[in-house]
This record gives sequence, C-alpha cells and structure tokens, in this order.
Amino acid sequence: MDFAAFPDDYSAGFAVLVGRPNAGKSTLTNALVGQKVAITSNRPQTTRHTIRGIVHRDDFQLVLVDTPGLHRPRTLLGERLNDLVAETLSEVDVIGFCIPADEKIGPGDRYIAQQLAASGNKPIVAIVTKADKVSHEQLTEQLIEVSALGDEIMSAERVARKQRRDRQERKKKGEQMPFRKGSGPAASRASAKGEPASGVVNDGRGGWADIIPVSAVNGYQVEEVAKLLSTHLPDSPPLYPTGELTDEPEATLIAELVREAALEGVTHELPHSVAVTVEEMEFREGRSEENPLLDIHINLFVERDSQKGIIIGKQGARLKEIGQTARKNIETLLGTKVFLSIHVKVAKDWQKDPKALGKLGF
Ligand SMILES: Nc1nc2c(ncn2[C@@H]2O[C@H](COP(=O)(O)OP(=O)(O)OP(=O)(O)O)[C@@H](O)[C@H]2O)c(=O)[nH]1
Repeated sequence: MDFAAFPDDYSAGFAVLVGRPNAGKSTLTNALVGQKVAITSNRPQTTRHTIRGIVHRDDFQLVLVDTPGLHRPRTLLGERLNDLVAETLSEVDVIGFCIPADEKIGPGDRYIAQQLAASGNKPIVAIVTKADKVSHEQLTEQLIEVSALGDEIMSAERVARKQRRDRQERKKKGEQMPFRKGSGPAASRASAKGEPASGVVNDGRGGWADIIPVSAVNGYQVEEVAKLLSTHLPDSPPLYPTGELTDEPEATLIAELVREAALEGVTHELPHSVAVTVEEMEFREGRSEENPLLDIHINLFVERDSQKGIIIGKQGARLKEIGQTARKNIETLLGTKVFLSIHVKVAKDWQKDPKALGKLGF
C-alpha cells in the first residue's frame, strides 16, 4: 500500500453524519467522497451498516462513517441500531448533525440533538442539508432555528452535567438530596420524549461548534463542509492510502445494493422488513482470465408472505427488475461480469429474534 508524501500540517480522523431518516446523510457522504459508496434511496432507513467513505485532500483525510438514522428504539432491531450509533459516536473526532432545510425541526431532531450533546465532548457541526429545496429567506430562517436549537440543547446539557456533578459531590459528603423543580421524574420523562426541559435558559456559552448549509445535489458548499469538518481533526498522517474509497467488505456493499434495488418504489413498512445476505460468491469455473464471471447467490429475507409477493411481483416481474438493477450496480462496483441469483425467503419476525438478527449480520 502506497501512502503518498504528506505535508507537516496534515490532519486526519473520523467524522460521522447523523440525523433522522431521510435527512440526506448518504447523499452528502456520496457528494463528499465523490463516488457512490453509501447507499441512498428515497425510503427512510436504508443505511443499516456503517459504510465509510474517505475524503482525500492535499492537507487532510476525512474518514466518513455513515450511520443508520438515530431514532427511538421500537423493536430489538431499533435498539441494536442505537447501540451501533452510540458506539460510532464514541469513536469519531467530529459529529455532523444533518437537518434538512425544507422541514421544520421536529421532536426527532430534538431527540437526536440531546443524544449527541449527552454523548460526550465531541464537536458537533450542524449541517443544514438540501439547501437547494428552499428560498434564500427560508434557508436563513432555518439556520437561525438550528442555531437556537444548539444553544438551547447545549445549555440544557451543561445544566444537567452540573446537577449530576453536584449530586455526586453531595452524595460523597453524605448530604441529603433536595428535590428540585425541573429535575424530578416529570422532567426526565419530558426529556426522554424529546421535549424541552422546562426552566432551562440559554446560558450564552454557545451551542454547535459550527453551522453550515449545503446542497449535495447541486454541489453548493460541499467542499466547505469537508473543510469545516477537517478543522476538527487531529494532526495525523493519513489513516488510509490515497485512492481507497471504502473499507467496507464487498459482501456488505453487494447486499446493500440488492436491498436498495428491492426497496425502489415500495410501500413504507417494507424497508424495516427486508434483510439481505450474500450466501456465496465464487468465480465461475472454466472461464478465461480476460472474461471472468462472478456467481453471487443472495438470500433476501422478508417477514411475511404478503411481502414476499410484493418483492416477487406478478409472474416474477419485480424480482427480475430488482435482479437486473442490482446486477448492473454490482458490476460497476466490482468491475467484473456478474451472475446474480436471488432467493426470496420468509423469516417470520426476524427483527425480534436475536438469533435471526445475528445470522443476518446485525
Ligand atoms: N433536493 C435535494 N434532495 C436531497 C439532497 N440530499 C438528499 N436529498 C434527497 O433526500 C432523500 C433522502 O436522502 P438520503 O441521503 O438517502 O438520506 P439519509 O439521511 O441517508 O436517509 P436514511 O438512510 O434513511 O437515514 C433522497 O431522496 C435524496 O435524493 C439535496 O441536497 N437536495
């Protein structure tokens, strides 16, 4: 592996983009990296695995970790996703919090903001995505809202930390703990619901480390986002050789491409219920070296017979389309001809079954 020579002031490190489903994380990752590595689709929660894209520049290297949407656990799968997110947050140098410009800040954003603030002392850069979808005035308004959210959440977090410290101090000294308005069970419940904790005011000590608008679709400020994130990276030689765009195992990318093709244009409930595994990958015997063919056998799991019907389609028409789309993308990814076979299987309630989850790679 050839590491290019790098200047003295080179910096390198990890960044994670978080945000609620559909916030534009995958599209921004792709725009930053400049090649399709993370999987995008207009269906929420398509990114389940952590896929890294690497932004190489003359003076920095930014390793992007794309996480699933951070959300409140509903099923066991949701909890595992959140564990994954927590683990990722602890390993990065900077967090990019994506909030779409064209949607009002909601409880989902608030909840994520609180989780990020509570997760530690990592700098959080608020990234207002999809800037192309709104007018200049609307963008300005959203930037003000997002900035205010940062001030409020970070102030609340500082207050909470101070209260925790005080409580510990008092405990150490053996003092009795007074009940304080805003710190009882009702306040914790409000905070768990993503509602603002009452009584917390902006302490004027600032919120987000930075705030920046971007459009991954028309390229507005994409380079600036890369630069801004890189200012939070430690001095370090490159972590990966230049030219390497992803270190995700091929099988994961292949499974994601099949999953993406399967979810194209389907109903809302399905994304949660589809899991894809690569069962076998082998070069076909008897082919010449110049003209290899890679056989890939895929299992596509759904939870119900009705979902199986949706995937397969009338006389197998949809499955055929899925196969063709996925095959083309896999061939582009691997640069080799591919024969793809997809078996659709019903695994009842796989989301709630720890054993099944393990088998499916979660
Ligand atoms: N107009 C416009 N659309 C965008 C932009 N970025 C993303 N989108 C669209 O928004 C939708 C969601 O984008 P994704 O990048 O898949 O969002 P995500 O946050 O990765 O979503 P999950 O994987 O569900 O967490 C897709 O239909 C994108 O095409 C942007 O800058 N401008």
